Amino acid sequence: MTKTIIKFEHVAKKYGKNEIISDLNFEINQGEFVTVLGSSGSGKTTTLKMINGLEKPTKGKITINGNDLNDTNLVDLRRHIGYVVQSIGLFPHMTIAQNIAVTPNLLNWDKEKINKTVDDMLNQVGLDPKEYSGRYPAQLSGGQQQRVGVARALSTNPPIMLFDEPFSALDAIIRQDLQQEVKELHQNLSDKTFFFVTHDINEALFLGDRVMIMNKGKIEQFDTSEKIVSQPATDYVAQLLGTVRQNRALWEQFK
Ligand SMILES: Nc1ncnc2c1ncn2[C@@H]1O[C@H](COP(=O)(O)OP(=O)(O)OP(=O)(O)O)[C@@H](O)[C@H]1O
Repeated sequence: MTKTIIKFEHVAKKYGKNEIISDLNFEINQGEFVTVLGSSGSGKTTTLKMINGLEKPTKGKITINGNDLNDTNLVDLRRHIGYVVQSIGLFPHMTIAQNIAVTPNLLNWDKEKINKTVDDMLNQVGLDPKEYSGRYPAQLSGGQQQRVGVARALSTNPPIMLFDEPFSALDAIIRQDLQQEVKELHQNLSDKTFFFVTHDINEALFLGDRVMIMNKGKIEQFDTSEKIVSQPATDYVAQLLGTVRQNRALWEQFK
């Protein structure tokens, strides 16, 4: 049976007098991989931050796992929502193991459980614990640091994972590897809900069970990649898809 895990009802958000989002409505099911695509400034990050309470809506209701965010302790909430950002945010003076153990330590887990979790999480993201646990972030490549960021976000086994353009600073090949791995990770953790913001249309279409396309604070279309490509709902979506076709035409010229 499908269960709604994230629900936005008539959500509005203003920064000062500037209304970024006027009436946002959507539902996400437990276990879905949702990607969010849209132009710069369309409100993707703001939407993501309203899920973990880093931003508060000006109006409307957000329900996470059946709980109204207004009645939820935000510190508790964030412990149940993993968060991976582009800038990674690893603590430079802590080892990789210590970085992954930050939240488990805050939760006073015993040492043995923490050590096992660190090893498990590193294995999950394809880094050998023997080799990487004792290193510092500066001793890792950008792609490896981003894997550690994912491992850290997974450490408390949160039901929801938020990703805010996690791979956009990485080169194309590493990025493709990580896309594949994150897709497999989601498949292996089948009950976890992923909400993944990206600028990259190919990334969005490849990863998402459903893709949310935003423009100027509104959802233009929220559907499977197949439906979006075959039946773009608005001119904006058609225009976005047009950019991919243009790229394809460019490639053809060089053949
Ligand atoms: N803390 C803030 N204070 C004031 N305005 C903000 C704040 N955060 C975001 N904004 C504005 O809100 C709008 C939406 O920003 P948001 O970061 O949600 O968009 P986005 O779709 O994620 O953009 P990008 O793809 O460029 O990251 C932008 O016009 C931005 O300037």
